[in-house]
Amino acid sequence: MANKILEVQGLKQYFGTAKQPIKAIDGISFDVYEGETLGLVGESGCGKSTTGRSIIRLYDITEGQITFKGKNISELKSRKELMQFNREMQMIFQDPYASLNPRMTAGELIAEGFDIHGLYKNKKERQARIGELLEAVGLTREHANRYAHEFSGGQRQRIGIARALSLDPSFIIADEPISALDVSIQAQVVNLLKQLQKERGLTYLFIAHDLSMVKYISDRIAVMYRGKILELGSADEIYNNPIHPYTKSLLSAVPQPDPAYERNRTRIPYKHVDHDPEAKVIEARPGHFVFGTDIQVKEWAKCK
Ligand SMILES: Nc1ncnc2c1ncn2[C@@H]1O[C@H](COP(=O)(O)OP(=O)(O)OP(=O)(O)O)[C@@H](O)[C@H]1O
Repeated sequence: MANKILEVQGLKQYFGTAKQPIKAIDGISFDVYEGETLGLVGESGCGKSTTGRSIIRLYDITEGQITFKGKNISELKSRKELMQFNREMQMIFQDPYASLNPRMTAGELIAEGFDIHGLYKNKKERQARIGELLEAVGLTREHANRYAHEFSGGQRQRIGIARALSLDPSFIIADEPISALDVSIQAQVVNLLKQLQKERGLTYLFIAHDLSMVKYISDRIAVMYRGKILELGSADEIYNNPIHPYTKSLLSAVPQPDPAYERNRTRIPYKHVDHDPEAKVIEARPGHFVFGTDIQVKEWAKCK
């Protein structure tokens, strides 16, 4: 098995006040291995984005430990360490309309990161790097001088990806990178991400609100609900042998190309129940973890 590149242990992220905390993340633990894609799935408000943002240090975490390449990220303090971390870990955002300044050209947007880091002081080298990145994401060198508002949603997301790649990171957090795009474009962007991963040995944390597209990109999937991870396993296990009722409910919402299956598909509603105080993370099958009590997990595993 590959090395762990990221370890999240007992992460809590609370907002609000001490009296009325909003428990956006309420004690989650998971690892991400070098070169894999971990899908993080759950409905709106479950804490997915906050997880990504805490990992990339947009927030000081409330509790727990996040270790990236062997270093506790909360302990990175010096400018040099923070700059190095920033080079290694990048983010792709959901809305390519909101996240790119429409008054900047594609070239300026892509170069922003490496300009801050003072790379490519030579103008020719800088231009060459911009061109290389545009081509890497399926655009052309000629696109460098066009403004962000002149691009379609799919093309803008490609610029967002080129920006994320500009400092040669090893880890990318993709926060619902396809949710704002037309369905016809979504697969193209997923395929591009897969291809870039292969070429560059990237590791992804891929955040999504449903299980339909994550299947095509994730090696493993973590299912999140109300600030907790309820199930985590290989994509195959999650799709074919889901255990937690919430995962089963999410899966029942995924449309399938098979018309016979579709005719009979019924949405399984998830009825919220407070977690049993005895609930813990249980390895129900090798590498397949479920949050529940021993009795619950046994019961859930029995019913398909
Ligand atoms: N900066 C903040 N201040 C206060 N509350 C916040 C903040 N960020 C997130 N929250 C709250 O934390 C919870 C989790 O939010 P988060 O954005 O992580 O969920 P999400 O699963 O990514 O949802 P979405 O798919 O809608 O982005 C929500 O209740 C949200 O309102």
